[in-house]
Amino acid sequence: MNVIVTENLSKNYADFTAVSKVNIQVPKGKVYGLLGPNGAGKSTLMKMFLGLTQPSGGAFTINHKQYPQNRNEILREVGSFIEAPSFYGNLTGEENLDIIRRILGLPKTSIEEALSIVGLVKWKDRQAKKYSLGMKQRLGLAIALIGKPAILILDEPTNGLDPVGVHEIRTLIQTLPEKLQCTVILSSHLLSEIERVADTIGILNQGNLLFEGSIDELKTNFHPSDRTDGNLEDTFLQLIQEDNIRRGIKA
Ligand SMILES: Nc1ncnc2c1ncn2[C@@H]1O[C@H](COP(=O)(O)OP(=O)(O)OP(=O)(O)O)[C@@H](O)[C@H]1O
Repeated sequence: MNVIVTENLSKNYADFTAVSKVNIQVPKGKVYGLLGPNGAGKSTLMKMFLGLTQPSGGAFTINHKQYPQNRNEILREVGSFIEAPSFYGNLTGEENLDIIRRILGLPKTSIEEALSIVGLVKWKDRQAKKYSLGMKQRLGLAIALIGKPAILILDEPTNGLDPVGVHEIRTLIQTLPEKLQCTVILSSHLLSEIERVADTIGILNQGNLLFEGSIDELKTNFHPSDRTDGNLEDTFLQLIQEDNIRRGIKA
């Protein structure tokens, strides 16, 4: 079963097409990695799922609910982390989560649960402005998942982290479908960041979906050994470069 299905979903800004007739299918209970270089349209696609920007064309459903007719029902099922996580720096991690808990009408126990899932229990009494970047990302994730949403949308959750931080967040994300019985969709511009965490990947370039499938399918379909000595990151870059050439855009 798929929890997100798009049909020719498009977004234009004036005469510029940021997302062009994209058809993706996100399977339930898995991690879906949305991969693409800067400006590929990843954030725009995610923002459409969250009702933060209106589609210019096409349609999508989330948990079989049609957007925009069922916008409010959709938003109740989705937790998100888009761009830099926002919170009150003068409040502690726990106090920040308490604000979200009250808005969502959740029991007090949900704070400790969220802190525990993201590994912040030890740091819950520290002011958020004194958190390291990795802790801030964890707090952002805690805010996104405190309501135990069916779907978690995470835009570049490892952005700006060092390799250790990237590994920690990646390992954490991998556990979320089982811990929360949810589906995760996350974006990145680096294949290496999501190849170990995502069950399915969708590759976007210049608003177009170039590939959707498993890492194994990517390897099989694009014969990396013939083209790039088996390096998957190179295969991805080559796919993008070839698409740019086809569209007459200099890489
Ligand atoms: N509000 C806007 N008005 C005009 N153009 C926009 C707007 N938002 C995004 N764009 C353009 O749409 C394209 C896709 O942007 P988007 O942020 O979705 O890409 P992305 O894949 O998330 O890239 P990044 O990894 O850099 O965040 C870019 O060329 C961007 O400049």
